[in-house]
Amino acid sequence: MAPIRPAEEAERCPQPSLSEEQEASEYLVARCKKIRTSDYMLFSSDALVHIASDSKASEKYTWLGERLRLTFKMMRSDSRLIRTMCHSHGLMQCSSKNPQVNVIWMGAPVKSVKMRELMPWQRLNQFPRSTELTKKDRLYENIERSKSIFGEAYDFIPEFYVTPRENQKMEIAFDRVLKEVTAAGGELCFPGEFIVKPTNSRQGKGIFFANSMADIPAEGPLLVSRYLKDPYLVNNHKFDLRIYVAVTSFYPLVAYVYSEGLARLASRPYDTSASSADSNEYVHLTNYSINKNSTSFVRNESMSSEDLGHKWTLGALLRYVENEGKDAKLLMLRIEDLIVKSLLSIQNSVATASRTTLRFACTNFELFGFDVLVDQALKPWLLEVNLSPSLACDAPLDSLLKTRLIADLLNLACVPLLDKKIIDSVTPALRKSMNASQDSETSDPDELELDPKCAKTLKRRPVGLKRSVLTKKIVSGNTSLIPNTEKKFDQIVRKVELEEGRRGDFIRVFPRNGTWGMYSPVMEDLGSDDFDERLFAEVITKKNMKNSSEQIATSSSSSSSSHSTFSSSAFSSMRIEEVSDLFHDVMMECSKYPSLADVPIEVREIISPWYEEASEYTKKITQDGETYASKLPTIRSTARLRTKSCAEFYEVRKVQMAKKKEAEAAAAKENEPVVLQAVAAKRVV
Ligand SMILES: Nc1ncnc2c1ncn2[C@@H]1O[C@H](COP(=O)(O)OP(=O)(O)OP(=O)(O)O)[C@@H](O)[C@H]1O
Repeated sequence: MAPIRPAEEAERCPQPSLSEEQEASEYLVARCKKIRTSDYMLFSSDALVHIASDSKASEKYTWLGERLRLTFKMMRSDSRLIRTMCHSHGLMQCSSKNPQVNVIWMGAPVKSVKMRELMPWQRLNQFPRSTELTKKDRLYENIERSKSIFGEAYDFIPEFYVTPRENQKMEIAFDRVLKEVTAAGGELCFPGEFIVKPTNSRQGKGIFFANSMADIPAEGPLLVSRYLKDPYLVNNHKFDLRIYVAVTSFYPLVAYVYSEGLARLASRPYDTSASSADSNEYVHLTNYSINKNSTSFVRNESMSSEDLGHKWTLGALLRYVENEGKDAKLLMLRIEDLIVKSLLSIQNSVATASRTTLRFACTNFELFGFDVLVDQALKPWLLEVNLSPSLACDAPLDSLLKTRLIADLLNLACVPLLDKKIIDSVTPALRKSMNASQDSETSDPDELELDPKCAKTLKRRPVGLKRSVLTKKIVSGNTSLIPNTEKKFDQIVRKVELEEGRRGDFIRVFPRNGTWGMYSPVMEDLGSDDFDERLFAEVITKKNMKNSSEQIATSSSSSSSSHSTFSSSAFSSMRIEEVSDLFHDVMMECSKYPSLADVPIEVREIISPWYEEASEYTKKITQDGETYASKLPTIRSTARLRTKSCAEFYEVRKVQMAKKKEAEAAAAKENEPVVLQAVAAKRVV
């Protein structure tokens, strides 16, 4: 069944009439009834259409958040999109110090002590230790580690070294490359055989090229990686892909890829022979933040053309690839594969940290921005993974895509609908329980009980949310407040099932039909819990069994078999481990298997449903005849709900920002324009 988009869900309720008050109140009653059947907030990009005008229409999105007094806070982030989305759904922004908040949006790594304080109804956009993925050197080292354990299945990052600790190895690599190139009668690549990046920089800052140790400065750490000099070109321009990935659980792993993404093109044609040094950055780096400064950069101001200028949609790029006679959907399966493997490479670290850090299941979710470079054989290479990828809406297509992305992401996060009164009354008891369980590590957390006073308060049910999961649990009395590992697992299973109807344009890539068989041989053993295997059994196998028994019941003549099992005749002569080996070979060897037709039948049978689903990536993101808002709305002041302390903070901040801008403008006048230099001139920025 196709997932219900929140907008559709909202549309099922009667529309409020602007003229007749009675009709409006009937609408609210109907909406109220509808919402009570759900325990979680529904976010919709449509809400943003109405928030700018003082119209009644926006009430249908804001009234519930306002009535329950839901709140959000933003820390080390000032994303206008997140603020607009939350305000459009009636959430009030509170100060960064407020602990009683529903949604926390962090733009930088969160300390584990903060995560320990998370309450079951709170949602935080980060997992502990996910920086293992988002710090460049850690990402590369983690994948390299998996490669050393599981072999070529993890061959999707360029050869790399981290300075200064791998200087010796790097010197040998420089010599080796020089010998290889001269033996082949060629010349070292322009602008360099290696690309060098500070491990914690962003937006292309500090990048330069190197051909020998003499080009590497002593200070570090720097990530020196092999420059992929044969990129797939679009109209003779290099590009990279920004793929959005949501993770709602690391152990068991539950990962989604957004079907809409971006392709960022270099603003000058690709050329490795020689070129004027001052254009290098616009030829070899595809960062939007760099190329937007190029005189050749063309901004896409149109909503109807997805392939105009130097920032395209992912779908437009894939359609271009298809028009060139290549298998774009197989490319996307390979990208999904490298995403799953990157997440698996840090699963152990995150799971270990989560065990001691996260008291409740389902409180965390995370959005990653995967940057992928595609080479001429159509092999995707992972360049880096971004923590809190840019949500700036600089172009009409940007704002359309990112607004939907954030609405769908927050729906996956499942923000509980819980009145502030309930939260306020439960919190002290829950905190007491959490502290108690922390003090006595050996005691069984299941023994902890809620203060009877609290249960009594809850029984009054201030807004009648009697189906709220949390309320139900606490009111029922003798239940645990801090779930043990098994209970957490059950909650995750239920949430994954719930996510299926709330995923919008996200495609679940793990777990899905066939993933356990294909990936378990390249996954680390995380202990006797076997959560990944058990989740697969709960969410995939059981569903398949149900579907096949329904199929048998409805059509006795049906002979089709499930893709998740290996009962097909094609597998009769092959063991599952052999099919898995073949699968990873197919994922890595792009020249050997350029299209689905070249993929051996054993693997094809498994990936065919994934391949069909990959059609979602190639679709246009707008529909002909429909109109869309081309930029983020300015929220009307009455809807910009902020707590007093938060409003004061913003006043101070406004003054600080104005001062900072003035200082920057003065500094910019003094500085020379910065350009990327080739190897000879070395440093950038
Ligand atoms: N190994 C490589 N081979 C070829 N090109 C590369 C390689 N590594 C990086 N690039 C190019 O350099 C650009 C910047 O690299 P990268 O994304 O790793 O840096 P960044 O500064 O972290 O960028 P951002 O955070 O804005 O995504 C890439 O978009 C890509 O075009």
